[in-house]
Amino acid sequence: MFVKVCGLSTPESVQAAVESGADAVGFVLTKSPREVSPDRARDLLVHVPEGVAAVGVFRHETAADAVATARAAGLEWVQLHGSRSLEDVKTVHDAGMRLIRAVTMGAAPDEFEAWGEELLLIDAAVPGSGEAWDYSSVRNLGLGARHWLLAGGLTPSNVGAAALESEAWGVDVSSGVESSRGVKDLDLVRAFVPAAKA
Ligand SMILES: O=C(O)c1ccccc1NCC(=O)[C@H](O)[C@H](O)COP(=O)(O)O
Repeated sequence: MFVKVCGLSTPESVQAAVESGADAVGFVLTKSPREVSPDRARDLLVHVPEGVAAVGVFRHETAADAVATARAAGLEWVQLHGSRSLEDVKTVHDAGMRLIRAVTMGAAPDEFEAWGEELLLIDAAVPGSGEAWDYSSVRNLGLGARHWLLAGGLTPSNVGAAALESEAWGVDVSSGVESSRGVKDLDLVRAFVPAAKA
């Protein structure tokens, strides 16, 4: 089970995630209570060991702007929310970066097709909102062996059942490991990762 912990903004939260066995950490580089500057993300990167993916998260930015900002932060992965195109995938790959393409369950059927992204993320309607949804509905999409992440409203308590009912390849969390919006609870981070992997 691949586990990404998103919306990290302090060295302590990054350390808690990686020491718990997270496979990826996310830095929100777009408007959000969790937003960090590219300089801050670069500083936090020091705490991310080789083998753990460090991801810059974007919403309304163009792919070209996201790539430029991620590069300024020293990140090799870009996560793009919002309406996207095959051209966006090409823009990220031409820059030598890897892509998490985020969609919601309400997306058009063709958006669930493989567009060449490294990971597809299936999220709640509003990213980072902590809203749970009907995770079992993903099974109707027939994703098969695709590499995809389940997100939206996951917590240490529900991640096991959510992963099973959706047959998720991986999971992504932010709100469910916070004490208040934008403030990570280190104990919840440490509880989430093993709960997901179990
Ligand atoms: O976290 C945000 O505020 C955010 C803002 C804009 C685009 C994406 C954002 N976050 C993405 C994530 O943190 C995760 O991919 C996922 O949506 C987490 O959902 P949840 O666990 O429900 O907070």
